[in-house]
Amino acid sequence: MTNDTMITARGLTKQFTVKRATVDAVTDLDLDVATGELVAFLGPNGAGKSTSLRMLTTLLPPTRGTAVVAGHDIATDPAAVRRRIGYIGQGTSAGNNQRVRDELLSQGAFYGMSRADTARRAGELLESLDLAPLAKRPVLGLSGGQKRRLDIALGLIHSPALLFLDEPSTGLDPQSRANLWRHILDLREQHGTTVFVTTHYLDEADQFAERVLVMDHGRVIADDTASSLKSTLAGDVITLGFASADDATRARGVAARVSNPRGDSGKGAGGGAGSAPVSRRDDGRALELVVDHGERVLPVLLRELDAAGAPVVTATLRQPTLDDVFLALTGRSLRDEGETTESADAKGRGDEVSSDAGSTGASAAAPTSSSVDTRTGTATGAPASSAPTSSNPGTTSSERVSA
Ligand SMILES: Nc1ncnc2c1ncn2[C@@H]1O[C@H](COP(=O)(O)OP(=O)(O)OP(=O)(O)O)[C@@H](O)[C@H]1O
Repeated sequence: MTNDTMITARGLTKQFTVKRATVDAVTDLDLDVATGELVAFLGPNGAGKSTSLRMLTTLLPPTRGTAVVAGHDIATDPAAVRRRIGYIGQGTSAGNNQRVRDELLSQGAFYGMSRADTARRAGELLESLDLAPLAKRPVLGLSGGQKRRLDIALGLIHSPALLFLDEPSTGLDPQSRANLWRHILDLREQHGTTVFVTTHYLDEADQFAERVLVMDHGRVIADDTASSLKSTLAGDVITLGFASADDATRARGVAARVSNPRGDSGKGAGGGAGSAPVSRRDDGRALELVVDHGERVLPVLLRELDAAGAPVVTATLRQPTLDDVFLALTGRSLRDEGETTESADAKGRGDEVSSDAGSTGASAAAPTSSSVDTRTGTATGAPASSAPTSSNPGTTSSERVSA
């Protein structure tokens, strides 16, 4: 690991044992995150995002594998890792009756900071996170968005080089989400903090992250910039509407020939660039195609379909979304993924879990849920049921054109 590398993980794996059955939460995670990068970890419920974060933040010992985080080995020097990182887990850490500023001062004291340093830093963070007017308000009275901003301030009080955020905007309305992200980006700009964030929100990963890791079933299945992922995997999406199902049927052959002159086979359900058209409308009067250079293909399609007696009634061309990427990779839409029974089940039974197979002993306080005491950076093992479930509300990126 060089000075330019903030996280290196090799073969990081976590298995849980639930009622004698093995749950492969994370399998062979290899990761290199450069200093200053903003990386988004994207995936459906139960993909293994939080477990990965909890291993990297020393809250959960891996079953096997190694990681060096902020210059220190998670297994042999977890305390040093914790000193250098901030971790903001799911659910709010700020839930007591202390005033906002006092909460920050206590947090600084827990990190062993001097009073003067803590006061200075608290003042800076209150300003930069727009919390100054709320400094004397009890934490309990804050709104969800204000609490999340306070969480971030608490995670940053000791000026960590690396900030882990586990679904920071889940449950916030779109305006609060946008506001929160503005703060995260500002802080990063000002302090060069490396940010590693998990999210369900495709639009967030798309807009804000320099790099997107897509995780599914405990494995990283893609790792690139959002735009590269979209251009290499998804192409452009064209949706054509027809007056009748007969027209749509006639159009399929023409569309396949025009959009896929090479005759490539499709890649997965979403189709890669050059895939055969896929009808996604129940009434059969629409075709959705994923093609290279949609802006060039669309006019040709319109002409050819007209000539073939299958005139197009409506046409849309859109850039692919990360959901198209996920669909192409897995055959499933990330949007459609709800809280899986398995995921909800296992989390709800955290107390029945025999923790981990083959623990490295890195953390004596390995939690059975995602709850963390941010004051000490150690796990508290609060009931998992108190963690909010993510139902992906308010996702705003363009919708799939399918019914
Ligand atoms: N303490 C635990 N005991 C047993 N299984 C667990 C435990 N924590 C997580 N799991 C299981 O490990 C898998 C990965 O869970 P994890 O929470 O890491 O996923 P996630 O991608 O963060 O999901 P979410 O987006 O819902 O937070 C899931 O199958 C989950 O049920």
